[in-house]
Amino acid sequence: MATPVLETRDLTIRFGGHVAVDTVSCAFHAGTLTAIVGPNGAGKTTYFNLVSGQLSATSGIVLLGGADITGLGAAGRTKRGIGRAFQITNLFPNLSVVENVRLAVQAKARGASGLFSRWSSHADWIDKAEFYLAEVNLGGVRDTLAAALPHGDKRKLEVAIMMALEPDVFMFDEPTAGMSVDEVPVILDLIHKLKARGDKTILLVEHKMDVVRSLADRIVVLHNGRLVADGEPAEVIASPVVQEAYLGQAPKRAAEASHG
Ligand SMILES: Nc1ncnc2c1ncn2[C@@H]1O[C@H](COP(=O)(O)OP(=O)(O)OP(=O)(O)O)[C@@H](O)[C@H]1O
Repeated sequence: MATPVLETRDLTIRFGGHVAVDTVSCAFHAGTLTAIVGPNGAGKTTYFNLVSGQLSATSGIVLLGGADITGLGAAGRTKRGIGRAFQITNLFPNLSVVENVRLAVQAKARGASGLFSRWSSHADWIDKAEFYLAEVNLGGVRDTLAAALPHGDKRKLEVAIMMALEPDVFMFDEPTAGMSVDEVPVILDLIHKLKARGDKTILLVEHKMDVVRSLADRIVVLHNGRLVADGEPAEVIASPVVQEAYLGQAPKRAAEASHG
């Protein structure tokens, strides 16, 4: 089988006596969308932080394209192709929406070959930025200051910035949380489109099981920091370990939760 785009081996982090992510070994391949699910406090966001470099592992390794990137920080991992939509924290609030994306386009161009940088101009960067804004349906607010956007639009802007960096790995942490009902389809369509390209590796932390069902090729379940199930969505959702460990409730209530 081809080398996984991303892999963690025995990835572990302790906070004092608490093991938040516990020897998680998992491989992710191009063209797949893996949903990472589990109850509150299961370790999903901490696992994301370990993969994207926001946190350093206590033990275990992270491999990108077979290369050990465990020693790299978040910026180094971004440069290597791990993209993560942060919850608003990395927007420049006093720059316009289009300028926020333009900076990401430019950063990507600078990281590319010298030849590409030489031929790129401010106008090219703006054109590209506008393309990504259109993808998330924010073209109409291109000149608005990022700080003035409503919450849902800020989250869409984060996604446009991530796309402008053209990563190989896209990490979405509850991408539709806090969005209004009419905004949700824009993000879900976009994730569908990314997936349909077939060359990206997508990781999604998501509580809404209808979203998971509609997008995921595979579900990984974390519980108390450990990987307790991994497989095809229908199989994983139906498995007793998930009904009990993940949903932590009787099967009838579990079925109800899976619709919410
Ligand atoms: N910086 C930290 N210091 C101490 N404990 C932490 C820290 N970060 C996370 N934890 C603990 O690690 C565990 C896993 O937290 P994490 O946020 O990863 O869970 P989660 O599965 O993402 O939950 P949720 O679905 O509620 O977002 C929790 O018990 C949490 O309190």
